[in-house]
Amino acid sequence: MFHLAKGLYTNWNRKEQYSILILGLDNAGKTTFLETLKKEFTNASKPLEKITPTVGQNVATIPVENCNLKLWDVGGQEALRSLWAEYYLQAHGIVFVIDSSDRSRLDECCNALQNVVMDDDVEGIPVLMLANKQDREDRMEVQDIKEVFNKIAEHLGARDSRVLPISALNGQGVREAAEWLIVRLKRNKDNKPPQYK
Ligand SMILES: Nc1nc2c(ncn2[C@@H]2O[C@H](COP(=O)(O)OP(=O)(O)OP(=O)(O)O)[C@@H](O)[C@H]2O)c(=O)[nH]1
Ligand SMILES: [Mg+2]
Repeated sequence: MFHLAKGLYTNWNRKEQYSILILGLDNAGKTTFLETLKKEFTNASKPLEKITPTVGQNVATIPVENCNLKLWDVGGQEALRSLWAEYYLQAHGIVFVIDSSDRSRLDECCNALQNVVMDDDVEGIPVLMLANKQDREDRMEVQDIKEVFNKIAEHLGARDSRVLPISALNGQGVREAAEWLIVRLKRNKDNKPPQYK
């Protein structure tokens, strides 16, 4: 009884922490999204013009509402994609970033997402697809992107998924993306419990 009460007290005093894996092709804007999210919720972030292609990983823990999101941003270059699977089991949610201006790599992008969502290790966790670079004039229409990516999402079965338009560069839609995630992570809490930190 004492241990139960102590456990409840300890958890009550700690914040729920969810791990989020940020995936997508190289140049999609994953690291820019991470830095903009940091700026939105903590005011501490790296200047966006200093971001270079990610070879290892970037990790940040950000307070959002009454939780912490621990975000893992990994490199999207083809040679690095085989490393993504090593993060799947610990992830409570996936953010998949799409470059809305890159028509020539749309198929490659779909294949990469398909490989992720078909993996048993990510079964049941929410997937948020971000149609990034909405500030660019040469962007594809959000509706067209939704049609393509929702087709893949149809295979996700009972899990939550959504395509949201954002600009990681100017911050448009970034807060809404984090808020969408928090709701779904909490909804999936029984299936994938958070850590308490
Ligand atoms: N116009 C515009 N450019 C963006 C946006 N987001 C990212 N970029 C640019 O896209 C390029 C790649 O951004 P990164 O954040 O490094 O992309 P990444 O997905 O982390 O790439 P890897 O680390 O190689 O996997 C940079 O020149 C960014 O400034 C956006 O919303 N709008
Ligand atoms: Mg990067």
